[in-house]
Amino acid sequence: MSNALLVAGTTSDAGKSVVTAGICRWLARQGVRVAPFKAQNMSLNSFVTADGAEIGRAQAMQAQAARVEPEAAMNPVLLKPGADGRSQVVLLGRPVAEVGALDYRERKPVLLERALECLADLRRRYDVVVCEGAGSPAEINLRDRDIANMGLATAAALPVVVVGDIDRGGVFAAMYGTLALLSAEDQRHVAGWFVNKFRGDARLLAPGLEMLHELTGRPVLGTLPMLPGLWLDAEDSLDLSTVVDRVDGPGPLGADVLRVAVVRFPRLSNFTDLDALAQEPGVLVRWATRPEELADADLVVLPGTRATVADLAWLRERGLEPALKARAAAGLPILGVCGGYQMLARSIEDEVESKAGLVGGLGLLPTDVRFGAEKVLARPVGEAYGQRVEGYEIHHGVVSVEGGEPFISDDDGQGLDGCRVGSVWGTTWHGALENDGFRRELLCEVAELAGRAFVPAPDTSFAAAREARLDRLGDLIEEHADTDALWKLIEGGVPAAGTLPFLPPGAPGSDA
Ligand SMILES: NC(=O)CC[C@H](N)C(=O)O
Repeated sequence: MSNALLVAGTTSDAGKSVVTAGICRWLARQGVRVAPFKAQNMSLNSFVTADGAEIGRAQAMQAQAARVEPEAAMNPVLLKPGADGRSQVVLLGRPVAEVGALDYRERKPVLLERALECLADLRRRYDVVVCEGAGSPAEINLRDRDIANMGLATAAALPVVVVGDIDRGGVFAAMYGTLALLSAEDQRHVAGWFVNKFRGDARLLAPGLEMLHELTGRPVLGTLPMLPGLWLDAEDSLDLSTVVDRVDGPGPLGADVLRVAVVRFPRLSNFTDLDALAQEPGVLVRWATRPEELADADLVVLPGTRATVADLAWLRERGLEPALKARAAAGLPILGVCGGYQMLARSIEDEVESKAGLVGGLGLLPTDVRFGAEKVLARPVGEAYGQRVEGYEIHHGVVSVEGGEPFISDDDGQGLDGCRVGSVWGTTWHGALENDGFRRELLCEVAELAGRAFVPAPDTSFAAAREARLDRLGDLIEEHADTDALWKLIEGGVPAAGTLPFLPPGAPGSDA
C-alpha cells in the first residue's frame, strides 16, 4: 500500500488546507491512523507542539482533524516572512536562518532531503499521510527546486489530486492548464480533480466535469460546496468576516454588543488569537488602522507581530499612539498580545529582529523588552481571574516587569506572565483567549470598564466550535467526494505508467 496522497491546488487559497483536513477527519472516523504533512509552509500563523517545536497552524489544525498530536515532522519547513523581504527559516520546529528569496533557493535541495526524511518517518508510523502542496504545482519558474508540490510527489512517489476554486471562475482552464504545464513525469502523478467552493446547480456543472474528464483523462473526485461562515485557523487571508457567521449565530445576551478593534499590523502574526473573541455572541471584532477606528471600541487589541519594532513605527506613522495613550488615560481597555504586549513597554532593546538597538515603547506598562537570539517556544499553563489559562509562546523578545500587577499567575498566586496597570493588560501568551472561563471573565471586565451592558454567553466553548468545524470538513468529504476512488488512490499510489494520457505541451524545457 502506498499510504499517502498529495493535495495540490491550482492557486493559493483554492482550499488545499480544507480538503486535507477533511480527508484527515474522514479517515480518522474510519479508524485509520492518519497524519497531515506539508513539506514547506509560508505563514505567520504558527503553533507550538507539546515538545516545543514551531509548526504551521494549518498542520496543527489538520492533526486535530486527524485526532493525533501535532509534531514537528508534520511541517518540517516553516517560512516566516519579516519586515525586510527576508524570511526566518524554521526547520523541524527551530529557527535556523534568516534568508532572502535567492539564498532560500540555494538551500532547497537540503531542505527537500529533510522533508523526505520526515515524510518517510510519518509513513512508517501512520497508516496514511495526507500531504498538502503549496501554491500551484505549475509554477514553471520554480519547478527545478520545488520541495512542496511535484518535487515532493516525484521524490516520494505520491499520487496527486488538484483542488480548484470554482468561485473565482476559470476553474476548468486552471485545471487543464495546470496539467498541461507539467512534464510527462509529473503528469503521471496527477490522478484527479477536486472542484471546491461550488454554489451553483450541480445539474449545470455536470457536463463540464465530464468534459474535463474527457479532456484530461482524469476524473473529478469531488465537488465540494461552499461552506458559508467556515472559519479555519489555517487561513492567512485576514478575513474576519469568515470567522463567524453572524446571521445564523446567536445574538448578544445583554442589551449591548461589545466592540473590539484589532490593530492590523502589517506583519501581524497569530491573528488566530482573535477567533475565540469573534466566536462570542455579541462580540464584534474588526480591524483598525486609523485612530478614528479606535474611538468607539470597547476593547483595543494589539496582536502579535513578526516585526515588533517595524510595526511599532508603522503604528506611530498611522497616528495611533496618541489615540492609545488617550484611551489608557480615560481608563478604557487595551490588551496587548506578544508583539503587541512588547510595544506597550517603556523601552525595547532589539539587536536581533530589527537590529534597531534601543527604541522607546508606548510606555503604557512598567516593562522593558530585550530581544534574545534564542527563540522562546513554550506551552505554559497558569491562571487568571481564578480560571485556568493554557497558552503558547513564540518570541525572541523577553519582557521584564517592574511594577503593575501580574496578569497570569501560577497555582500559588505568583506572577507567571504579563502585566496590568489600570485598563491596560498585556501577555506574551498566544491562545489565552481560547480558554473559555478566562475569556468570559476578561470580557466581563472589559464591559464594565467600557460601561456596556454586555453579558458573555455562559456556554460558548471554543474547543467545541473548532471540533464542530472539523466535523463539517469530514462531512464535506464523506458527502461530496468519491471516497471509494480516493481510497483506491491512497492504497494504489501513483497510477501505472501509460494509464493516464499526457497533455501537451508539458513543462517548458522538459523532453516530454
Ligand atoms: N509572537 C509574537 O508576537 C512575536 C513578537 C516578536 N516578533 C518576537 O519575536 O519577540
